Amino acid sequence: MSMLSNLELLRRVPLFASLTASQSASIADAIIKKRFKRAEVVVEQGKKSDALYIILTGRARVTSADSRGREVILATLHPGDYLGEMSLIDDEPHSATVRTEIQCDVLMLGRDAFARCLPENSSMAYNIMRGLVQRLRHADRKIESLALMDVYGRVARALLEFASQDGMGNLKVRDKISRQDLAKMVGASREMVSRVMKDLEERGFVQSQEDGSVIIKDRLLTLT
Ligand SMILES: Nc1ncnc2c1ncn2[C@@H]1O[C@@H]2COP(=O)(O)O[C@H]2[C@H]1O
Repeated sequence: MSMLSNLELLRRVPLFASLTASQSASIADAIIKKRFKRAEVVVEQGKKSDALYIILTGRARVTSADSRGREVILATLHPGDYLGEMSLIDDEPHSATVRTEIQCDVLMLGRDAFARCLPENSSMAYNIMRGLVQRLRHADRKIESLALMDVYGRVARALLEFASQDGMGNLKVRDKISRQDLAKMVGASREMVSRVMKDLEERGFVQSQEDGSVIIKDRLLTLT
């Protein structure tokens, strides 16, 4: 990754896919590459940082906390995802904290360069709009589940969000998600989530594997 020029790196980022050669060249001059260690804060809720950050490698977590330090996990970001755009667009402090889960290589584009390339490139602006709309859809579903669902339904939805088909045709959550993280995703206590998971297991809605993955049974859908 470190051998690639800024221009080559830009070509790998979907957000910049529609830039013309001259726009790419001017942005390539403005971007800075930065490596974040594991568990480092990229942007902090309530603070300003004046840049757009694009994740090239690694994984980061978006969280929001209240004044008592209670935290909710809003999303996990992967390569190609970007962050910090909200603060650049409305000029307010960051809406959430983004912290790396593992080492991340990140591209940083400063406020001025961001402001320069947006009006010149409507498809990039459209990409950002689409990303914000998708996030609003997701947030609407989350509000709905918080208001209308019990913890069973919320845990079921969270598990389904992380699930994918394995080679055997099973729907499976491969990465081990701690009860604590699951609790922070669904807005419930760790104890409550542990109880719900145990019950779901006993009643055959899910099946934990020895490697930490969880097989999802079709009937889990009935809870969502
Ligand atoms: N619900 C969410 N899903 C994904 N990313 C988010 C979410 N909320 C905030 N972010 C990102 O986290 C960033 C925090 O700083 P900003 O508010 O500048 O921009 C925010 C977005 O890029």
